[in-house]
This record gives sequence, structure tokens and C-alpha cells, in this order.
Amino acid sequence: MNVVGRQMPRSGAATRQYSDNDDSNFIEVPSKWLQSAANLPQDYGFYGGEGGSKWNRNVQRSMNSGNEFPLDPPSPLNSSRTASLRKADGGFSTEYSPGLLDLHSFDTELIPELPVNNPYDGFSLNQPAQSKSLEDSDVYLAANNNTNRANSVAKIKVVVRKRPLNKKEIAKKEDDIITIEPNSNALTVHETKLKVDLTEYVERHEFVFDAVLHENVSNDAVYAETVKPVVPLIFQKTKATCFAYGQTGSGKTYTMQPLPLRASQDMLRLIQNTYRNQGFQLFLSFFEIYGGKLYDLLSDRRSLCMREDGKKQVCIVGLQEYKVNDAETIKDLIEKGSATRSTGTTGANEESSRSHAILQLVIKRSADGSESKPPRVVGKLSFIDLAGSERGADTTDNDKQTRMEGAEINKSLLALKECIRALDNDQNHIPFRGSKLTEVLRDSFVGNSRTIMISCVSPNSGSCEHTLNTLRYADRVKSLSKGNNSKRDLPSSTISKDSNSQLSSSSSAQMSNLEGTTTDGLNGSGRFGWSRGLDREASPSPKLERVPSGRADNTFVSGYSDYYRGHKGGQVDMSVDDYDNSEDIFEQEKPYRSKNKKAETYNVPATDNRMRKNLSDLSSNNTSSDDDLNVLLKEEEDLVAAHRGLIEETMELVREEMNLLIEAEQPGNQVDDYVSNLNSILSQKAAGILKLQSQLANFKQRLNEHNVLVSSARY
Ligand SMILES: Nc1ncnc2c1ncn2[C@@H]1O[C@H](COP(=O)(O)OP(=O)(O)OP(=O)(O)O)[C@@H](O)[C@H]1O
Repeated sequence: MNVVGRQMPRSGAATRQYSDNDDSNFIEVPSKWLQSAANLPQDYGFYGGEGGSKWNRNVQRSMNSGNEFPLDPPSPLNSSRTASLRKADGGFSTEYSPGLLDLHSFDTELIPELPVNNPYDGFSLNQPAQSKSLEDSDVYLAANNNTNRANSVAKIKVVVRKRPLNKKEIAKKEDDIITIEPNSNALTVHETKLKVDLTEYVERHEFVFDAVLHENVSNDAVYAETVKPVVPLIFQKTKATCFAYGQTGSGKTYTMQPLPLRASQDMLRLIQNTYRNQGFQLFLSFFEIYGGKLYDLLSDRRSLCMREDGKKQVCIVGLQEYKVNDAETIKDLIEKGSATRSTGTTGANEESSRSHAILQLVIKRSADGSESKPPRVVGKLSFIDLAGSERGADTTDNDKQTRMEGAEINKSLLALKECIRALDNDQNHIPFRGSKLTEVLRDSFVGNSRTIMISCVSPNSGSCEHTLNTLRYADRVKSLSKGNNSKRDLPSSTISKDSNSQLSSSSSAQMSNLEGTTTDGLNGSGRFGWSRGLDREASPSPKLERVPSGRADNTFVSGYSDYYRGHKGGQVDMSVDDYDNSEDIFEQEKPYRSKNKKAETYNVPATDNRMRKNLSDLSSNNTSSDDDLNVLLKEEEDLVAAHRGLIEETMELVREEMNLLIEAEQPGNQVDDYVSNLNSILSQKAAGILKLQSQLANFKQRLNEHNVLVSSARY
């Protein structure tokens, strides 16, 4: 694919629009390049449409045959890749005037309120402008309750996109472990796990987000679901940020690539139609954060400097910003910037992005609505293609430089999460200083802002852990959001690997109780709240509900009820005959249990035997009804599941703690960030332990009530 072969503006073809002003870095794109954006193909990706290459990494790789892992981020001046690009794209960089000024130091302040036509009025990006006087517009806006409609666009939207299995994964016969219900915003990850006896089982993790996009969803549909609704708001003084998050190779770039072009096409249509002659202009800049430093991707990777002005506005000194009037030019600029982006090799993906790339579309307007005065920022739409999320953990295969990058990436992802959470909770203090990324995005976190997070996930079984991490990150972003309907990652059930027909119970029943979540109907019981024995009469498929959670296998499959039913005395006897004779209710479990008879015989832990025995005694003493017993069994099962859940959560928190320590050791680390993050992690750990202790105490109490414990002193 020809990445840099597109004809770029010729020297002298562009005229500086504001030659009399200090802000002479605004570039007018010649009218001869103007094309109808609508003429572009619908799914016109940055690099030749969907399925095309990444952000030109192949080109970069071939150009950058030398060391891909310099000890310091390569400077623009010594980058052979950049030099090649400069040459290859026909002197592009010299055709635009270099950025001379701090673009943001004078124009990030929002312009005074100027009436504009209501973009929501029968909002159609293709509709011609309605000519209205400014006074008319005022009345018009009020009458159409514009604010309410703008408010209906969620402040934070978390969307998950699953990519299809790729050829390599198919060749390796990897399973697709993510299922998405049709027309639902939930997805389930089926995680294969090994028990201590090395038998496999599948744990299901269910997540709910604002939208879940399956592998066949087009980039057009992704745009419609994510960015399109916020485009009109940019003309209403909104700063919006859209970012893709996920493991390397999960489709972040593939997802992000087409979005700015589509958004800018829509913006241009609004400018040329709805807002015609109202002085709105579109500007584009493209830079990256690599190793904590900023580089202009549209200016030969010139090193940039970030400053704060007296009004605490973030200024990126020297950032080149282009005034654009047509989609073709925007596409060219994005191609050019993408080709300059840093990539490198990790153990996970040889084409992994090592930097955060930030593309900004800025709507400006002259103060008096005409083009005679320097324009000021009205709104901004930022697109961020984040570095691979697993990079922070990638410390074994690579060198010190890579580890440093990983730490920086981790830091920025953590800070980003914190900022979004603070943003959505209307906190006064936004912790944007946590990383360069969030500092740069500072003005997107204050005032009227919108955030769209697209979590990209790989469907293959080999990526399961990363996929779960990505979804948990997304879940955390969403979970503290006001009025969210997201549920925590719940290991919703366990399925025997070798007995697909046997659904087991859900540990989430207990989570559901603890967290006060509601359950929705699933075979007469809650989606997360599986009730096994007690619902037996009502359930249409009672036999599928008989396998205890986490034990749809050879150890506990018989359940205590077997003893209750099969043994009148205290003696434990696990013969096949006994199972086969329990003809009435366990029909479907028979083959499974028979098959695993041996394991059952040998794998029952001593404590479990003791509990079984006592439950058996309970039944033989006839002190409790069958239902009572089932309730007790379920409580025990829930406790074990909660315990398992806590261990997983603790491991995740320990991982976060380790990252925190790595960050703490970095020069210039903010101690207050360290303190607050550590505090938050420790609080989460303590809360988890407390919760489990309370559940344990309740269960112990219940066992005591039924005289089940061998000796209460032991517990
Ligand atoms: N939804 C999708 N449909 C078809 N192909 C996809 C999809 N998502 C990703 N791909 C393909 O998968 C590969 C990896 O995607 P991509 O480069 O976007 O991953 P990434 O998350 O940006 O990785 P990195 O973090 O390393 O940059 C690419 O070849 C891309 O074309």
C-alpha cells in the first residue's frame, strides 16, 4: 500500500490565512483541493479503507531497519525514518509553514456566547443550511430546548468492540471465548481454568457496558455508536475525547483510524450547511506522547513542549495546527502523521504501538462570527490511540527502555481512569497531573466534556487474561459513573469442560446479594442468581441446575444431597451403584459422575468429607427438610465462589500495587498520586476481606443452627 504517495500540497500552494496576525501558523488549504466530503467512500479508512494496514507500520518498519529501541525516544532530527518520510512524501513538511506559536496560549479560552443554529433541528449532516438571523437563532435554540438534547448524550460512554479471530489464531485452532447475545449490551468471557487436580473447567465472566459491538460490526456502525452523537456538541462548546483501550493487536488502531476522518467529514458538512457563513472553522493537529515526551507527528516529529499559561490553560508550544476544508486533505494529514508514529516490537505483538497518538479536531470561530479576526476555540474532539495496555506488564522480554515505556504507559492509563472517574462524579479535583497524557488532555476534563471509551478485545483463548483485564478496566471506568447499569465482572458460572450440557451454579448469586444487584429471569431464577435445589419444582430444566459452582466436575458433583438421599447412616460410600440407584433426579449427571467415579473417590478433600458427613448426619437425623439442606448447600457454594472471587480480585490489586511501586521509583513521580493510589488499593483489599468475613460469619452461624459443624471451635 502506498502510504506516502498521495499528492500533497505543493510548495507555495497554501497561503497563510492570517498573515497579519501573530497566529500565523494557521494554514489555509487551497480551494482547488476542496472536494465534497460526501464523495468519499463510506468506509474510507485512513489507509485505503477497512482491513488496510495499521498506521503505516510496515512502511515504518522497512524505513527503520536500524535499532527500533533507542535508549531515548528518537529525536526528530536524528530519526532516519522521519527523514525518509520527509523525502518520500514530496517535501510535505516544507509545504506547510511550521508551527511558530503556542497555539493554545491565546485561543483555548472559549469564545463568548454566540448564537448558532441548532444542529439538532432535524439534525441531518446532509441538510442545507437554514438562513436565520442571529436573533432568530436565539429564539430558535430556546424553543428547541437544545440544552436538553445535548445533555442526553452521556458524559461517559463505555463501548466494547470484539475483533474476529485472525488467520493465525484460526490456524492454531484457538477458541473464540467471547460470546455476545444478539441485541444486547452484555458479553461473556468463557475462561478455561485448571483445578488443582488438573481437570479443566470453564468460568464465565459476564460484563455489561453501554454498548457491545460484535466482530461483524462495521467501522461505520462503530462511528455511529460512539463519536457521531457528540459531533454536533463540539459546536456547542464541548470538549470530547474518544479513546481506544486494549491489549496490543486487539483492534485499537483499526477502530480508531476511521473515526477522525468520519467526524471531520460530518463537521465540515455542519460548517458548510447548518452553520454556513457563521465563521466556524476546522483545525487539525496530530501529535504523540512517547516516553513521556511530546512529538508533533505533522512536523517531522518535532519535539514539543507543554506549558501552562497564567489561566492554567495547557499550551503545547510549537504544535502545528492545520486549517482544513476538505476530507481529502484531512486524510492526507492523518496518513502523514500516522506514518511518523513510533512503533516497536514486544513479546506480544511485533507491531505494537509504543506511544499514545492524539489527533485533535478543533472547531474555532471568529469572535464576531466572521473570518476577519483570529478565531478562538469553540470545542474540541480528541482521538487517542493508546499504546497497548499490556505494555506495562511486558517487563521480561524487553530491555530497560521498554520497561520504562511500560511504566509510563501504565501511569497514563491509571491516570486516565482516575480523571474519567473524577470527571463523571463532578469532583472538584481532577487528577490530571498523574501523567503527561492527562495533563495534555486537561482542558478535556474540565467544563463541558464528553468521554467515549472503546475497549477493544481479542476473542482468542490465548488472550483471555488480557481481555479480562481490559474489560475490568472498562468496568472500573464505568462502575463509578453516575447512574451506570454496569455490573462488576462476575464469574457468572462454571461449566465442566468435558460436559457441556451441565451448567453449574453461579457464584454471582452471592455477589448479586452482596451488591444489591437485581437479577433477571433465567430459567426461573436470576441471571446471576442461580437457585439450585430450591427452585427445582418450578424450574423447567431442573437437572441442569444441580451442579455446584466451581465443581461441575469429578469432585463434588454428587452434592450433599446424594448423601442426604442415598445414605441413612453416617457412612460415606461413593459407589457407582448408589449413583445409579438415585434414579429420580440426577438422570443427567449419571454418565458424568460414572465417568469420573475414580476422581470422585480420591479427590474429595478431608474437610469436605467431614462436611458431607455432617450434612449427611443432618439428613439422617431428619432435622431439616430437603429445601433447608439445599439452601445451606447453596450458601456454602456461594461462600466458596466469593472466596475464589476475592482471590482473583486480590491478585489484580496486587498487580496494580506492583505497577504502583514501579511508578514510585520513577524520577519525578508525584508522591501524592502514590499515596492516594495506594490508599485506594488497600481500601479495596480491606473491603473485600471484610465482605468475605461477614459472609463467612453468616455461614458459620447457619451451620451452627443446623448443628452441622464437627466442632464450632474449629471455625
Ligand atoms: N474489527 C476488526 N475486523 C477485522 N480486522 C480487525 C479488526 N480489528 C482488528 N483487526 C485486525 O487485527 C490486527 C491488529 O489490529 P490493530 O493493529 O488495530 O491492533 P492494536 O490494538 O492497535 O495493536 P497495537 O496496540 O499493537 O497497536 C490488524 O491486522 C487489523 O487489521
